[in-house]
Amino acid sequence: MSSHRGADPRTAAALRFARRAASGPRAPLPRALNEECGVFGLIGNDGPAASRVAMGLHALQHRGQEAAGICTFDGEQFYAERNLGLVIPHFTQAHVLEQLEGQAGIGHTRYSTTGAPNRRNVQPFYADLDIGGVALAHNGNLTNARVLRQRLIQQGRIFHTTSDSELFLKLIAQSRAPQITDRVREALGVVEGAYGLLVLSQDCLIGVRDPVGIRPLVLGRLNGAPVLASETCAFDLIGAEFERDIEPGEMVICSADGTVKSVRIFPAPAHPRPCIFELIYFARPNSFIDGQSVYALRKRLGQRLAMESPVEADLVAPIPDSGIAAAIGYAAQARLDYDMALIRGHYAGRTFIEPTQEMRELGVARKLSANKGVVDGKRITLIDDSLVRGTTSKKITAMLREAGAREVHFRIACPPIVWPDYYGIDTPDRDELMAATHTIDQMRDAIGADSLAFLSLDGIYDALDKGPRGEAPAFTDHCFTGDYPTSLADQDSGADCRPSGTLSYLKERTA
Ligand SMILES: O=P(O)(O)OC[C@H]1O[C@H](OP(=O)(O)OP(=O)(O)O)[C@H](O)[C@@H]1O
Ligand SMILES: NC(=O)CC[C@H](N)C(=O)O
Ligand SMILES: [Mg+2]
Repeated sequence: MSSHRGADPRTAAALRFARRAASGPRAPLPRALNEECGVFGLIGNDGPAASRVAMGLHALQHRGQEAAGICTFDGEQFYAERNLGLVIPHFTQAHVLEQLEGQAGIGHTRYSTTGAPNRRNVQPFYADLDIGGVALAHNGNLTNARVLRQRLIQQGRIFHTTSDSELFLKLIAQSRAPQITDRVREALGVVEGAYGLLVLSQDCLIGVRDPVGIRPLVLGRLNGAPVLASETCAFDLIGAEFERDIEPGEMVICSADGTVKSVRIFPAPAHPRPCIFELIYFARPNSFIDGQSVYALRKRLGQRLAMESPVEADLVAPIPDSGIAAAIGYAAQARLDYDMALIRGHYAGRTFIEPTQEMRELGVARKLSANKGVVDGKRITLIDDSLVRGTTSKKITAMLREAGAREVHFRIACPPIVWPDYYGIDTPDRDELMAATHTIDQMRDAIGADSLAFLSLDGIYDALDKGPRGEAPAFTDHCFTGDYPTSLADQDSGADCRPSGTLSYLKERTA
């Protein structure tokens, strides 16, 4: 897999941007900072797997709220249920769980990055192959999906979905290798991009992480049975014990008797590049990544931010939820009171899935309300984990001023996001990223704040104990730097932007 490191990433990204602008509108990517998908699987469970997979998925709900699915295997047959919407209440209904028989199962909770949020794109994907049934669940995004898809369609292959993840299944199906593990290995030799991938066959449960480890995947045990998940928080909910992170480029083959065999699909990378955004925003604060508490790391980002960008204020307040840990760290470091200037409604989702700017703004208002009793007459330092389009920050500044805030200072616990993501985060195109089109002073004015500052790139590496960033950074931080850790074949080729790569495609209802 080639890397964009070395070439001038900014030039490469700017070229892609210009090419896309010239090639006309692409399928709309309506959201702000999207979550990612979550995957969960177990084999050799001491009872029906489905209810535990459902609980694991529920713990991973913050990674994807559009759809969820479970596929199980009872030793003879596979069973599947896929549904648009949240894991609960659908997957806690007795009649749904009862028909998902068997002691092995995988599940997926989706936030779409390639392919619309419709029914046919809901995972796990399943196919009856010559070697038996195969189900798969993918977190991440492939960067050569369009190119590969066009090639396969020209060869006469049929795609049932418009998702990049179906490519795994197609490639596994067309391999002639007798073993599922070799078929997966062959498929992984062809795809490029980011994946935490689960494959359930009649023989085993396979887990694989992409060559540089962009997306996470962890291994645990439940009464001796192997469990795989995107994040450790899923283990906590079902009472499983964390065993270890799957290594970048590693495949684990888990069997019903509890054995876990490790195979290297790609050589151990000299410099793994896990996505820095897992730590900043995606992961649940009670998860551990690479042995480190996400919550503690976020507090450290806040502390460092306070050292870099202090400001006189009466109190420090988070933008809930993902700004909370950084705000606690900031307040402690600045020796200022920490308080809740904003109250979050419990019935609003994590992010803004509405397709228009007007709806997104309504979304912020629905989710967050000013706490007048705390903010009236105060100078407030607001802490958020990230700023993408600026929708949240604009709306909140106005809300707080209306509630009587005397000054509103914004501090963001990561550097400005100036480059799009192609690995499953799905940040918007550059022209929609506020920091890509405004200077910091222009952003401050657009938000209406009294001051605005971001954590520096060196600061984030130092705070995470991985500094200095240098030539071999410990993370992929392409959103800040344009330094993409893989080739971006689809972007570079200008491949057809329509989701199917064909002249027309089936547009399904999304609810
Ligand atoms: O600048 P913007 O375009 O508004 O996007 C940035 C906001 O989006 C995210 O919050 P989100 O609501 O997705 O999740 P959260 O509730 O976990 O903070 C992030 O935490 C920022 O608050
Ligand atoms: N965010 C993700 O991990 C999405 C997985 C896959 N690319 C999809 O769009 O369904
Ligand atoms: Mg937020």
